[in-house]
Amino acid sequence: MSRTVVSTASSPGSLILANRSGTFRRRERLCLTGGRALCSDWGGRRIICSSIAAHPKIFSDGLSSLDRNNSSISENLRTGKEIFEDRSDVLIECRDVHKSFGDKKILRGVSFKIKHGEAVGIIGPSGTGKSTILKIIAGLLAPDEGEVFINGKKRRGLVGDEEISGVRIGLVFQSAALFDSLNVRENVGFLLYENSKMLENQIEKLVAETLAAVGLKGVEDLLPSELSGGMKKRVALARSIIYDITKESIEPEVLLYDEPTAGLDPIASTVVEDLIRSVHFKGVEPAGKSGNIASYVVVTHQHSTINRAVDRLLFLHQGRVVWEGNTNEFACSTNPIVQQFATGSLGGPIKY
Ligand SMILES: Nc1ncnc2c1ncn2[C@@H]1O[C@H](COP(=O)(O)OP(=O)(O)OP(=O)(O)O)[C@@H](O)[C@H]1O
Repeated sequence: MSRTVVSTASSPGSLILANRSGTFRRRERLCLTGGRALCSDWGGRRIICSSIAAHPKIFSDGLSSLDRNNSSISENLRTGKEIFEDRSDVLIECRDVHKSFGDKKILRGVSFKIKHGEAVGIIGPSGTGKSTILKIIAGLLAPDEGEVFINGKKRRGLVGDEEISGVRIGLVFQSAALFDSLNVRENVGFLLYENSKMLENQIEKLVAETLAAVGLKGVEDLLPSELSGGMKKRVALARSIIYDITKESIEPEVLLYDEPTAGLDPIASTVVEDLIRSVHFKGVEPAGKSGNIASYVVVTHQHSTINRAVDRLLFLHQGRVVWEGNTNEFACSTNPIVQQFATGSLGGPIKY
């Protein structure tokens, strides 16, 4: 089964849980208990969401040729086309993706590839389309032009796309939009209660272990309103990494994090960054099994997250990838866009 799990949401927030069959046993309860969840039908498949809303920002048109011409030889503008010869290695590919909202052109031909096992960061100025590209990969938005391939299969629809079955994609948005009326245990174990054959006590144990892995113990009975912002983020993270341990084979999972450390204090950021790393490389292992995060993508503005949580960076500016490189190349890049961004300078090709 393929499914997309939108675990937490950016302000004003969204939470979507979808599966291929479109059946949710708790749907009625969610509506009745007054949570923010709504039921709707999207692309022929039923989803549950709390709210999805746009927050308009100014976007300036046109990519300066300077942006593209000043890359050094070592970390020049490398598109996905040039980097990976072996296509079997590619888990996610965006090919010339375009997206507009009304007359605002946001993505103007985004192309990149992410290999199995990669930890990739997407950085770039505000409003340049970073969250938009995550939503397109996750199947929450359809591109106007261009193609998205997951594990070599073209995405033809939105969430629950059967064409890309075999890979689970989780999206963790920047601030929590947990179901207000469900406690932490129910929020974290939501998909297991809905979709797995696990027994209640098994789920409870797994939820407790997964919460402990994100540094939260004894909070299972609390409601989201009783948590701090950082705790909500970690609950959302726990929800994105929990999985059905009784299944024989576990589908590889891709996690997409939208600013997972925004608004966290430096130590809480380190906890989250290390957790993102740990579920990727060795797994949270709540039940003695290794994790199943095949690859992950992090949208971030935080230097600590760039340095700690990812290996390779894609720099998005004015709707295109204008620079790619390894994290250690970022700080010493001679690309003026990257230099300006890295130093936070007001002078340079990025105009506000
Ligand atoms: N559903 C939508 N409807 C209309 N405009 C939208 C929608 N989603 C995003 N936008 C606009 O698209 C642009 C890019 O938004 P996006 O959130 O992808 O940027 P971002 O690079 O992630 O920004 P930030 O770093 O500030 O989070 C913004 O101008 C935003 O207002």
